[in-house]
Amino acid sequence: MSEPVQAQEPLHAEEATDINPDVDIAPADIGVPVVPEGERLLEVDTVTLRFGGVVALNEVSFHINKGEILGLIGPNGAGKTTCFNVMTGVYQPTSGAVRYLGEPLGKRKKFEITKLGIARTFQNIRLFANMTALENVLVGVDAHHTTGVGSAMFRLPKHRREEAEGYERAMELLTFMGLERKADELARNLPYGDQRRLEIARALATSPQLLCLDEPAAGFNPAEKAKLMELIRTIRDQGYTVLLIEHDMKLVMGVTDRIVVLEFGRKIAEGSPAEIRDNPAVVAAYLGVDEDAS
Ligand SMILES: Nc1ncnc2c1ncn2[C@@H]1O[C@H](COP(=O)(O)OP(=O)(O)OP(=O)(O)O)[C@@H](O)[C@H]1O
Repeated sequence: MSEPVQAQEPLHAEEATDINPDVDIAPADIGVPVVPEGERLLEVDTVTLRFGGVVALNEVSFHINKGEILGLIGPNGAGKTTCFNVMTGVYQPTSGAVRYLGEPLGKRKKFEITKLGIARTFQNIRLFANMTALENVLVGVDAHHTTGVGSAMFRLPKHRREEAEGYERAMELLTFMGLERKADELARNLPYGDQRRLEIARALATSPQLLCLDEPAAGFNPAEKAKLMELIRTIRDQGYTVLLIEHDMKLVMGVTDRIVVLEFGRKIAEGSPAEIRDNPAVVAAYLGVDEDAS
């Protein structure tokens, strides 16, 4: 397997590919309880995380309801990515807890959290550059395969069935993203915007209940940002819950149901996009600084 390679942002972003929103990409049953719409899916409870003298997260609490699009915003260094990292098992909180499906994540490893249904993309794209688009998505599908090396070696029926279903789901995801004709292209040869969509497809392939997107619009032009908003809404409508870190205020305000604002590791506000827009602490900390920052 090739090593993940970080893609460079383009100097001139290309026009966005059209998605096929009617392709059914609803999450498959991965054997974890499905939270009813509107109920609490994940809770960050008084989480503090210190890196030596740096308090990256300082008693941060918020929750995510099933079926919503929650924005996590704040100036550079506010603690947004660290928050993602705590929720996906990269770091353990110094104190406090993250509860998912009512249970603390505890010391679970990244792959265990993926199996529970939390998936993420990265600020800098991390695809397997020397694998095809299809193979990249199949890596996500494989996260839930139950058959082992033995049944793969002997090509037992259950393994062949899992393989066929995995291929079908991967192709559906590529078609949904408008990438079906690029299935056999190496990830590194895809245009930047396609790589970003491919990374989301790979995350969706794990059938997450919670999809965490870390600055998915980085390097996008306005047309691509508009299409990304449509994509995020469609993903939610297909049965996913979305947590979005994004610097582009127009995108965040236009696509989220609720927003949590961090500054210097603390939560300074939480509310609807309209409430956040008018919150003086937020305006002072973030919006007032550079509303067009992206
Ligand atoms: N592994 C680490 N070791 C030490 N300090 C870290 C580490 N990761 C993050 N930090 C520090 O924690 C704080 C929060 O960083 P984080 O990357 O979470 O912020 P952010 O809101 O995601 O910023 P940006 O918008 O620039 O991505 C910063 O002061 C950062 O320097």
